[in-house]
Amino acid sequence: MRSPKDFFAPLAVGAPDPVREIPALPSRMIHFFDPSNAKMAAKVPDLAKKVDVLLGNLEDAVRADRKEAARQGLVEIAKATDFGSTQLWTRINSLDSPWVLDDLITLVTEIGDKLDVIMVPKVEGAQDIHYVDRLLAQLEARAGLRRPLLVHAILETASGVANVEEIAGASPRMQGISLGPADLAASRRMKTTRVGGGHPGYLVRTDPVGEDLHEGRTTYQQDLWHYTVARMVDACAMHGILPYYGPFGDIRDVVACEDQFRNAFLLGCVGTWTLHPVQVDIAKRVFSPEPKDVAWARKVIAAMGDGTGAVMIDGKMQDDASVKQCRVVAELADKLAERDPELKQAYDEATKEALA
Ligand SMILES: CC(=O)SCCNC(=O)CCNC(=O)[C@H](O)C(C)(C)COP(=O)(O)OP(=O)(O)OC[C@H]1O[C@@H](n2cnc3c(N)ncnc32)[C@H](O)[C@@H]1OP(=O)(O)O
Ligand SMILES: O=CC(=O)O
Ligand SMILES: [Mg+2]
Repeated sequence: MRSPKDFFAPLAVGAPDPVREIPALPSRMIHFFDPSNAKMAAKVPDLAKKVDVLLGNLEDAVRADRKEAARQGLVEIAKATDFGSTQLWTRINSLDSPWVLDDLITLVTEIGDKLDVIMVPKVEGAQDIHYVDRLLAQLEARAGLRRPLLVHAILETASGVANVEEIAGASPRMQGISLGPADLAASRRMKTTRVGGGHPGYLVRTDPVGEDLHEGRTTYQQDLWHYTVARMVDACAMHGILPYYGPFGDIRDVVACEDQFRNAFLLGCVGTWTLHPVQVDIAKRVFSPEPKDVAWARKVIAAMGDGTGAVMIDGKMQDDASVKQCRVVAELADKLAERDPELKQAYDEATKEALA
């Protein structure tokens, strides 16, 4: 264990200084593509204009015999594409795989200046982040990079969940954590074969009304992922990093996808993965606060002056705590408005109306 005083010291001679604060850049959707898939790769320049984050996936969903093509494809795409202010991330292969060492060596050396974040799958504990942290520092020093790469962990093993707080705080490189419901379900031996989302069998039922145990009893489906997402959000907030929902595998069911994304948004997640172009607009809609909520937040902030005391607005009590809630929404809206002129206009128009 390093001394707390050394937490922000570079882990290799010549490596860039670690960042002291994780930038809260818009990342409503982390859009996955397989860089070895020519059809998907052809869509990258257009997608770069629509999404907040593009992620070249090298791990699961890329066939074993396409791993090297995917790695090389990502290098070529990164060199050839102007991403503008859209972030470029990658998901490397797992730390016990035969590909990960070459993934890291090749990507940091060839396109380390273009990559923002490296997503690490199947993280079990802080030791996995420490391994990647030191290796990245060595590779950054050798490549002469001036900006440190950030690290994102997928929460998708039972021991990862048990250790989520130490993972979140393992390195100043830690940018965020995503829920990985598919691998996590397998690791926990949950009996669902779905990739994220709910399950109709996971429910609670109202009491019996008479002798017949079946008659008149309403059931309510529960969220299989509530506990894990809530725990992940707390761990991330505690360490100043960003939490994300992960994959929603039923591409056709855009309605349930929106529900799952919205649950995550309301619980504190800043974004989600999108696996198919059809999920991009859903993520954008859900992870951008609604204009009426932004207008309300701005109205409360304006009415609360220095942020202390209590006032009544439209029949609702506001005080020091609720103004902080409003600031969360208003600050997110300001960040998104900088990136999205249409959203800015919608937020400003709704605010004008609310303050009139
Ligand atoms: C549990 C986990 O690890 S989740 C993370 C790993 N999984 C992934 O990354 C999956 C990524 N997504 C995909 O592989 C695909 O979207 C699939 C396999 C789910 C569906 O692919 P398809 O059957 O081709 O879907 P569909 O026919 O609807 O695609 C329509 C078009 O969108 C393209 N497309 C599909 N997904 C993507 C994507 N993620 N990015 C860019 N383009 C895409 C297709 O190539 C196709 O292009 P075309 O019109 O030129 O033919
Ligand atoms: O990698 C994601 C998952 O759900 O597993
Ligand atoms: Mg996984």
